[in-house]
Amino acid sequence: MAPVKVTVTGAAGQIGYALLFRIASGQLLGADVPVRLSLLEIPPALKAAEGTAMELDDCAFPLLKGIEITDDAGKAFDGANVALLVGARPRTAGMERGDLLEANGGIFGPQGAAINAHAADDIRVLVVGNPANTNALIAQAAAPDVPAERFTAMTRLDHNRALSQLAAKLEVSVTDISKMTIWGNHSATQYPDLFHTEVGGKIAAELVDEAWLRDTFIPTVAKRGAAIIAARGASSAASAANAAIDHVHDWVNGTPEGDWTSAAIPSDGSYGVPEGLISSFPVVSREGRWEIVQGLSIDSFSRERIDASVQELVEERDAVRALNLI
Ligand SMILES: NC(=O)C1=CN([C@@H]2O[C@H](COP(=O)(O)OP(=O)(O)OC[C@H]3O[C@@H](n4cnc5c(N)ncnc54)[C@H](O)[C@@H]3O)[C@@H](O)[C@H]2O)C=CC1
Ligand SMILES: O=C([O-])CC(=O)C(=O)O
Repeated sequence: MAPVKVTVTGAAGQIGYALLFRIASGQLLGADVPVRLSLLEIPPALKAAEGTAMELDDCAFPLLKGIEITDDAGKAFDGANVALLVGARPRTAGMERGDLLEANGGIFGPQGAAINAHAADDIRVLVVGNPANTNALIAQAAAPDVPAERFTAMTRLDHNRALSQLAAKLEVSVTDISKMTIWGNHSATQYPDLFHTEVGGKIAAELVDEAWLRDTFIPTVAKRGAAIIAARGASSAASAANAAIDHVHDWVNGTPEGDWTSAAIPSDGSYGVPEGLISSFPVVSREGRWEIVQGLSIDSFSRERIDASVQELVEERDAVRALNLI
């Protein structure tokens, strides 16, 4: 079997360090799928990326068939089958939202264009770097020849956080929980929805009191990233890498029967989310494609929260449009 080429941007960063070893060990695509890694970094971080590559060599992973390190996006994405866009411009003190979007446009636009020009026909893109949904939109807009559905953004970490918070509350295992959903943006406006989540055949929202759901569960999940930064002094890295592995693994290999997961994918207009926005939905993966789970009833409590997060995505899209980034 020909190795699958996996390109990781921001490879020398902290998520990269937690991610690359798991890809090389077979956890991204499967224990029988050989991989070639391509590490894209900016020039000051190339040396650190080389150090990580040395450590990857030192693991003697049977599935790892090669590593390339480059600061040239054209080379990095040449023939790529999977692209994990992790490197991004973080928000720094005094930076306005428009500045942040513009700085990231300067990264994700050219990377989208390089994917358009050089990637393999089956390219699948997961954007991790924040603001992930809108960065994915920018990359997608720069890649008109790649089917739009191949551009996705990560809300799987939020999904996993929600599973874990609920399991702790109900004193059950995460494996007892199915049909969790994160809606909207990977930001503090996201909406983790327990109204379709099942625990031992019952609906989770009926197993917890409304005050806990509203005042504890939703804000804890939505603000977990900030809580990790406050505790660790750095943003989530191993858990973010874990979620990236879960997202791509399920995209390629399918989601289990009877369950779904969450991913930010281009909207087809389902659930009133404007077409084209890259928003988180309940999704299944079948034959290598994400599909939005249809037919869920949305009550007014959920509607208000989905709409608020989607509105934020609309504003981000309008801002990058105004900057001519899409
Ligand atoms: N969607 C999600 O759930 C999560 C997203 N994140 C986001 O992931 C991103 C990366 O996080 P960390 O690895 O902790 O950051 P980091 O700062 O440790 O690493 C980022 C790396 O990206 C590189 N980089 C910057 N510009 C680049 C470019 N144009 N091309 C290639 N590489 C470039 C930097 O040199 C650095 O090595 C951040 O934007 C963070 O906010 C983090 C956690 C969860
Ligand atoms: O804000 C950040 O950089 C980290 C993040 O997205 C998260 O942990 O969900």
